[in-house]
Amino acid sequence: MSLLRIDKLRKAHGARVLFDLDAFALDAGRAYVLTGINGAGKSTLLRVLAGLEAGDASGVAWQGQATAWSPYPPALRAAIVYVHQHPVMFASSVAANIGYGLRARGVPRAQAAQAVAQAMAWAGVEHLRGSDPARLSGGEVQRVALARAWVLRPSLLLLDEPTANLDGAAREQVISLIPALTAAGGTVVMACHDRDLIGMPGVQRLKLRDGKLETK
Ligand SMILES: Nc1ncnc2c1ncn2[C@@H]1O[C@H](COP(=O)(O)OP(=O)(O)OP(=O)(O)O)[C@@H](O)[C@H]1O
Repeated sequence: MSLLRIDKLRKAHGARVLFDLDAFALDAGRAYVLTGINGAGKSTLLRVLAGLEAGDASGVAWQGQATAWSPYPPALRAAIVYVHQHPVMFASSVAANIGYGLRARGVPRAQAAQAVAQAMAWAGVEHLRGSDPARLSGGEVQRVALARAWVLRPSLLLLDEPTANLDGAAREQVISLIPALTAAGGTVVMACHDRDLIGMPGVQRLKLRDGKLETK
């Protein structure tokens, strides 16, 4: 089933065209890796999809229904979550970080607490419940950020270099969370250079090169 289709998706910085895609399409419940050399525009593409940066489009369909694109539709903002390469942690607590989006959406406190506990178990960060968010390691930050995104049950999760700067067990732990993201029917797009993520079974590969998208 089609999740998102964007015709003539284009982004330019002044005279420099970063990408100009005839059609950009994602299916529901699939994992994609987005590759390309440094500066190819991977992060920008994810940010445009998430409505964090403007981009031009001639026609957009979300779950098969035509939708506006500019201003960025609230339905897409609620369903699409972008996770930054270096996620910012609020100085409160790990649990409060994970529950932040739920509270912003007005989810009742008890229900949110239950969802946060579930997300902490899913991401394997229960032992960090009492930790100072400012003192988490890179791998811990990534897992808390994934839990913070997963708890919102996004239809489309955009991960910007989720394993960059991680190695050893931290990297493996983050990689092991990815298949579980699509198992529940969500779509994931990961911008990355990580060969293990790129080679993961069942993952559709997209390569941004010279402003065009190549599929493999
Ligand atoms: N506001 C801006 N004005 C002009 N150029 C910009 C702006 N923002 C980003 N760029 C340029 O757009 C290009 C694409 O950047 P982007 O971060 O999307 O690339 P990337 O493929 O994610 O790279 P990397 O793999 O290094 O993270 C870069 O050359 C960057 O310098």
